[in-house]
Amino acid sequence: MTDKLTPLREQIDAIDAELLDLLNQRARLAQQVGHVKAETRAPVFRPEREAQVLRGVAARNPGPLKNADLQTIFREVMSACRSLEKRVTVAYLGPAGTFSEQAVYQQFGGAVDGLPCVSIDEVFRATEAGTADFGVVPVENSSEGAINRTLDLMLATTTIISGEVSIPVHHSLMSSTGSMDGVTVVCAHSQALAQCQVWLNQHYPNIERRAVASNAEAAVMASTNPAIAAIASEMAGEQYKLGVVQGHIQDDPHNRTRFAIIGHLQTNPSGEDQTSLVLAVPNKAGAVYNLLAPLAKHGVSMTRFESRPARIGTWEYYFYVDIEGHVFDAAVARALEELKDNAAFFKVLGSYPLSL
Ligand SMILES: O=C(O)C(=O)C[C@]1(C(=O)O)C=C[C@@H](O)C=C1
Repeated sequence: MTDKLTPLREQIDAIDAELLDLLNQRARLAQQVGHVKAETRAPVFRPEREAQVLRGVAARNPGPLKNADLQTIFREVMSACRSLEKRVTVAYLGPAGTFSEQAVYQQFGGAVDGLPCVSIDEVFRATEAGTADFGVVPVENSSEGAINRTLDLMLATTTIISGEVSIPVHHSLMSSTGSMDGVTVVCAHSQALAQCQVWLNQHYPNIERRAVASNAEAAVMASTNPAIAAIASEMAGEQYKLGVVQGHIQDDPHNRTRFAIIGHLQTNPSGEDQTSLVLAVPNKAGAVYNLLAPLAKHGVSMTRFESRPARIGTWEYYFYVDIEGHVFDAAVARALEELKDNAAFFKVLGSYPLSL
């Protein structure tokens, strides 16, 4: 046994030594990139470049390592290299243990300073004020739809979208003891309660459900009160030392949430990009049809269309539209130029790489 292992481990040691050397060579190059950027005041975090590196890794991967695992490794390598240039601060909806925090690490890797905020409003404020370099805010959930507060604040603030990240959302029912004995209330964010309602109706139809500010907040409450169970991620459960009553209780097993990376950075084209817009039209017949006609004319695909009341008392709406491509692409630029002429209101929220 030992004799068979020893030569294999010696080879692994030799490769690790090479990897160590290569990683530090890479880090020194990133430091040089950092000096060039400092001279030209160019931004350190470049989402389009990171997306290209990660896509390139998947495209060239001969296996047996899985693409997703290699991308996790390379994301961390870039995160560590980036932090030698400058460590970025990212605001998110806290406390620690929320899916928003998970989204921060999914996008930026571990070498980042997270800034937990008490509300989505606070994430926008910290990012707008420059307290954080970027913010991570939930945009939509695959089962519950748009996060309205985020949409409203994207319209109202000067931040733009620099990137997006989509993460699977798995909810667990947890309590301080890991059982439901003595539990009278289940706490969670209203979205999480909605995402687990069929399961809750089936298994605990008579236990009170209480909406709180975040799932992590619910986990904190459950950790100090045995009458409270929380619905949250297992990561939050570990953080607050909860026992799992039942994992994966979300009604949709493929439940995901899409987060936007907000900031002041206009991201360059990566080759596979998306552009988010907010539009409004006068309230008359055919107006929305006419508004969007330039997209079809220039062959630009629309991937999302969401409406929000304008909240000015009349039946007027803002339309949140995602299209394929980058504002620097010629066809997109031409389509938007024409579309702008038909719109009563027009704002580009940002062009950014499609999430992996
Ligand atoms: O290419 C750059 O601009 C770098 O700063 C290097 C690097 C990397 O490690 O590959 C690091 C940070 C950027 O976000 C993108 C890429």
